[in-house]
Amino acid sequence: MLFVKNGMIHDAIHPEAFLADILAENGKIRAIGENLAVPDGAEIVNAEGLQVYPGFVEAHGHIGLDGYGIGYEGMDYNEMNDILSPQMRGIDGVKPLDAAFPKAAAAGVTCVCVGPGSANVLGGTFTTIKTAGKRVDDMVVRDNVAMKCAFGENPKRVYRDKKDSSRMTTAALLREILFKAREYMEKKENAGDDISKRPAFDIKLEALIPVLKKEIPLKAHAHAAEDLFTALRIAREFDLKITLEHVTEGHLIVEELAKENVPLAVGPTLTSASKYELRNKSWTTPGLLAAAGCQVSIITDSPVIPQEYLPLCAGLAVQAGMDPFAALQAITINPARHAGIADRVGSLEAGKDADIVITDGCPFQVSTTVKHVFINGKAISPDCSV
Ligand SMILES: O=C1C[C@@H](C(=O)O)NC(=O)N1
Repeated sequence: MLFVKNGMIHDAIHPEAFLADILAENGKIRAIGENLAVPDGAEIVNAEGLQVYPGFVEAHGHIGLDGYGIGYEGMDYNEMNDILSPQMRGIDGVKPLDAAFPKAAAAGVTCVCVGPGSANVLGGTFTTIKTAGKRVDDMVVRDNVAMKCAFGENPKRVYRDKKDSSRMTTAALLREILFKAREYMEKKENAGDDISKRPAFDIKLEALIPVLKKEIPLKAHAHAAEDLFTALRIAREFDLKITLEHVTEGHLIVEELAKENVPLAVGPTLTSASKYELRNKSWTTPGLLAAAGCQVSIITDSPVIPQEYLPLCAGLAVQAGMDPFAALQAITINPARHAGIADRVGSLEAGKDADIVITDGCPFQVSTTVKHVFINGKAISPDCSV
């Protein structure tokens, strides 16, 4: 049992912080309130004068699929030979012992949604994992939470001499496989128990059934305004759920995105504009979209920005005008909602996982020190060498 005593609670649900205790048992938050009774044998953490947050959550990254300080041998986030690879699963690329995980956890980033990169038009599924553990299966919060697809420069660049030399091609390839998957799904359903009528098993089309059934969203990589609109157009054509990832030109099309009511993961902004589609990168983007009523998450796209700088990115968005509470939500409850795991993480509420970060100040400021991090109620040492 864990008892966090008398901390200033920022639960990511209520804009105002409040003084309270937190009781956690078996990895879950049991109660949050004033003057809770301390159960016998509980590990007591005195949080007086300290700030208490839910563990920070990344909505979109590749930590663990890209080996820290390794080159090709550690690169496991992009299949580069097959532009339509929906059958890939991010979980199979994760290296839990990678050195990036303890750094992330020590900084308070306790849960990440990770998966394939953007080389392919369809890249495979994302998984959600905690940032501590030895075996990925034990770190999973929920697997196969979204299907990665990519628009814009990346697939066009990677496959330029092979399969994809224009934005039209990207869209056409995606439409073609979605049509095939829909036909495959309908045939399979119509066949019922009659095996002779079932279509021959196709692992790619099979992987797209949860997308067509709206069980998981298309996780659509798009930076430029026109690519964001193409993603939305195709999602509408096939009646799919969609989340928009990167949204670099979001501040140029705020009113349009606000009408769409789709989750937005904005970033990585703490990098230079290394390619044409990033030229309008701005720290104002998350704040403007949040102020217009969009559900905004801020992302590092780790390792593009090291995972531990997620709170710093929120701070830079605040410096550019984002409301501080919206920025806190953008690295806690909103990414949890974005990834479909808000029943488990993203806020301090009874019944949720005991992922708790205790600091001596606002986590957006570089002078702030993370004092304690708990994942599933277990202490993570703030020492990166663990
Ligand atoms: O800003 C970004 C996003 C990402 C991409 O390629 O889209 N990769 C990068 O290196 N920088």
